[in-house]
Amino acid sequence: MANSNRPTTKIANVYRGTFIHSTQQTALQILEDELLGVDTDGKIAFIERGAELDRLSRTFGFSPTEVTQLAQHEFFMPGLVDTHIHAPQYSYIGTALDMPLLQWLNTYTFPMESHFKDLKFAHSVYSKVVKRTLRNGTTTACYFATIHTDASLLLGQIANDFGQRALVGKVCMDRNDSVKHYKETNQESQEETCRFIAELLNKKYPLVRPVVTPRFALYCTAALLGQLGTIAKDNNLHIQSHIGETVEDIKLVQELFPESESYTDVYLKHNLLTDKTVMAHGCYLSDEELVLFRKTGASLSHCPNSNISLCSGMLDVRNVLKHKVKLGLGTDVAGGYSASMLDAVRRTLDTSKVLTIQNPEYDTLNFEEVFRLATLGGSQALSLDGQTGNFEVGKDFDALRVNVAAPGGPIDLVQCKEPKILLEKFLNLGDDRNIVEVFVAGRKVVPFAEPTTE
Ligand SMILES: Nc1nc2[nH]cnc2c(=O)[nH]1
Ligand SMILES: [Zn+2]
Repeated sequence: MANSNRPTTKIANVYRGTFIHSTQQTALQILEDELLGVDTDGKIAFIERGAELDRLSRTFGFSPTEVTQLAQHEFFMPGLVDTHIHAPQYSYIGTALDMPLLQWLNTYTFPMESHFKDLKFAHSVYSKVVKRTLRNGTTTACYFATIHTDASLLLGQIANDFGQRALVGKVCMDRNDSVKHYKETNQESQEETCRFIAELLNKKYPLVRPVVTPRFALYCTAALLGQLGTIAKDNNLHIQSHIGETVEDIKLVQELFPESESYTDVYLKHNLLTDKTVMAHGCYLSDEELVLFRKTGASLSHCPNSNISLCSGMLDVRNVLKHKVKLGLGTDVAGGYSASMLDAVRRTLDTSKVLTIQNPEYDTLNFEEVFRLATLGGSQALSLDGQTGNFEVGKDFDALRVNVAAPGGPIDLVQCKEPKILLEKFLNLGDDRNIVEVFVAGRKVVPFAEPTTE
């Protein structure tokens, strides 16, 4: 795909070594002794065999001495895509996992989220979550914020400042009577959503976009759902929400929307199911509902840690893939107790194995497939696969430089050197100590550039 006569392409960096990524055709493509060039716009200019160094250096006008060579136990992989994370809930991550969803929301989540009216508090928590996720290799995050517009704008600013690619949603909910100080009227929700979108777009952050965010059907009136569908359509925006997470919320949604045939039908009727929609969970979707997802191009975010931690359910990923529904992985902090997408990979494999224990005929997911879900799959689920997700010429260079044998790290290598084994070990055993550098759109964002006060 590289155009070798591209005189205007200026190369900023060239890397040589092992590159591991997924494509539409193959879950795992391993390229050894490969050369990847990043242009001054942060895009991948070429990815070719190492033996082509001389020709590439002449064509693209760089010196072979400027090439960065990876070490023996290092490889590049695409950045991880977290398709569903609640930034404010980072404040109580790792705690409060002792009750089912609706009780959990009322007891812990809403009282905590109500504090994000305080911008100082919001700044402190949002800086921490952006830094923590970046350090753990999340180059793209799809965030829920809270109902507070200014704090949600602040989250966008912080993601931009640290260089994370982000979709940011001001949460909308006009049907929540459980918490005194954490609700909005229909008019507020609509007006503040419009203000949030206008102000965020006005900032012209290159990697941060607003996402229309009805919390879920249970906490929104039909009027608000319809209005948000219109706002998303008029502005061609992403949409995110929750669907079919627990048996209990499905039952209540059925009671609230008796004219709808299913939970999916509620969103469909309000123009909230588009090819830029990502819905979290979907543990209990019927095959008919999956067909609606497929037809509209809407996607699912699989959040296995949360599904287990809140005893919500288990998504049959194989069935979702069989229906050709776009699928990514999410941490769903703080229903999920880890902000790391490596944990989402492991919990996805665990859940698939539990389904296999229940039914030995089950077609268990393998680590290669889950690697694809965490990278390319996530970018497809967020309709960002034109920009990110794998190492294709023309896409942004969103990448992790992984050193499986990082000194002081969690992995002891005994004898294996094969890249596929190195990847498997990293996915199962690795952590941020193995992620030595993180790049988003060609910019090195980890280690952090500026000293911070956090
Ligand atoms: N897991 C989870 N499910 C939800 N459904 C509505 N809000 C939430 C939330 O914050 N977390
Ligand atoms: Zn969620």
